Amino acid sequence: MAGTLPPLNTEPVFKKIQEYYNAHSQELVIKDLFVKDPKRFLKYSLRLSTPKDGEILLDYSKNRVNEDVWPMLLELARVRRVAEARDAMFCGQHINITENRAVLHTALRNRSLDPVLLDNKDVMPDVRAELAHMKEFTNQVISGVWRGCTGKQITDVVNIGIGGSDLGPLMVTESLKPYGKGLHSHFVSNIDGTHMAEVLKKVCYETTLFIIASKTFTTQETITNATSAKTWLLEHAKDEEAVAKHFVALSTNKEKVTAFGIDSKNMFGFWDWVGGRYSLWSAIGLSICLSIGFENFEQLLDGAYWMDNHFRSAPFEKNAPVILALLGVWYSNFYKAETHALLPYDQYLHRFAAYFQQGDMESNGKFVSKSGKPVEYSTGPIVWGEPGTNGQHAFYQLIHQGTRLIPCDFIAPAQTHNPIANGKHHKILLSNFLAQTEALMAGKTSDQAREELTKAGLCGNELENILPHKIFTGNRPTNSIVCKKISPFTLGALIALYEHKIFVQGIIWDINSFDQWGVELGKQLAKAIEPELDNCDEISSHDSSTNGLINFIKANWK
Ligand SMILES: O=P(O)(O)OC[C@H]1O[C@H](O)[C@@H](O)[C@@H](O)[C@@H]1O
Repeated sequence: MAGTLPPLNTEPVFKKIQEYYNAHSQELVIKDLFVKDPKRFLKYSLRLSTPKDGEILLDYSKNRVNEDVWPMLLELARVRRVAEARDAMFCGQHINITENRAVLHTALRNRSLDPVLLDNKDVMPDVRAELAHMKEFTNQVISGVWRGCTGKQITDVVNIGIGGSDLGPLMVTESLKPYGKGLHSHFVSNIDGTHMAEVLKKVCYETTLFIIASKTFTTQETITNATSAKTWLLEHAKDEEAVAKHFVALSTNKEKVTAFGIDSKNMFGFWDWVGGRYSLWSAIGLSICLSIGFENFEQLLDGAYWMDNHFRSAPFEKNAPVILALLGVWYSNFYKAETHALLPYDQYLHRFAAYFQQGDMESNGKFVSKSGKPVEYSTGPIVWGEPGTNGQHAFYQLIHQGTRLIPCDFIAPAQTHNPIANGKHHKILLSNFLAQTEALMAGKTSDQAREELTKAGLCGNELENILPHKIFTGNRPTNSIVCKKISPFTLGALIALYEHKIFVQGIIWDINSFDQWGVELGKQLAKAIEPELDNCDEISSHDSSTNGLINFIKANWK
């Protein structure tokens, strides 16, 4: 395993980058860099030649980097031993040190015949057996061989899970809707009874399959939702045997699944070396399979596998995950950018940012290094975003003219699945996609704004008063990622691209990207509060705010 790293801010190359930033950051004006170098796009873009569904273009030329700083950032990746860390992950070392676990979601999409050794044992036979089970089940349900308790075909699938057992399947199912095989997919995650109640209004017990997705099978929200779904089914079916026809479980915890009343024959397993937020490639992807069919799920795995190989083999200067990671480090640690926006120009990708909120923020939202010492630099950014063009009419104002620097990734497919109105919609969508990164970079100078206002007939005080409001400072950095169309293969590659970006950043920041202790404290306190909500007694055991809130709720809930 890679040895201990010194604190990032003590690395000589980090200090060199800091010095460069202090002396030259004002000179890094993106539009001027384009004027100076006609080959800039060629130098700072990457065409990924995938074997399926077209190339993927990563254009990172609209960033505040030049030929001085970019080699130093690449050097930073080298001195932080990213390559060694990457190989340690792919080779099954226990890199999740706080849980003493390997991190092998890449084995789930290993499409080669090569073994993947974990503690000297090849995990691939188990991976393939589980995939075969998923395939068999998927085909049975889609073809109608698998039937509900009254003999009717399954028409609706309800995935009950939360966090990593919800966001991935939901995002992929939404992203790949055009590949749907006819079953209706629903997702219940929130403990708020409204989520379950609204889904149950739409489905019929005879034709609904519930998938209980939980790595641990102990998550309070999921077990409570699953229990309510089971009660609902039994109220209608009035037969315990119905559970076997309408409930399957996806988990690493056979004991708890059986205790819940689901036969282990109806369980799809995975392993502790699959992190929740990296689990859509495992049995957790069963709701994806049921939505798009097993062959398309395999294409998703193929796409991710292609990106895994790219990440493992491409030199850093041509390595898409490394490039995205370094740009993120540049803006987080030097420009002190707090957030990063993911802006897909594809309605089907409307949950992409939400998915990577967990992927990134749960992975890299850490304040201590691997050795347990507080870090003296910022780590993972706040990740957010909405699909274009909706975002343009909501929050882009701040990206264009606000006081904060917000690096953005723009993602778009050249082809749409829905070329309605003779392709008019997609042409407008793409025009906006292209215009936004151009506008963010170029901005609008005072002279340009003045000229426009004069042409519009303004002059004197009227013009001078409005002028400052019409100026765009520009120089706002963006990456553009363009693929041919959002297919299962391309989506698999895109997801793996971001997974590995997050990995590289975690290595540079020297944090453990694979635990999530930060979600525990709130759970513990909620468990303590729950019994206090059992009666109407006045509560005084907390701080006065929490007491006040509890007592107000109690006074108002009836
Ligand atoms: O699949 P499970 O075990 O129900 O966990 C669901 C979620 O729980 C917690 O919030 C975290 O541990 C997440 O990483 C996880 O995805």
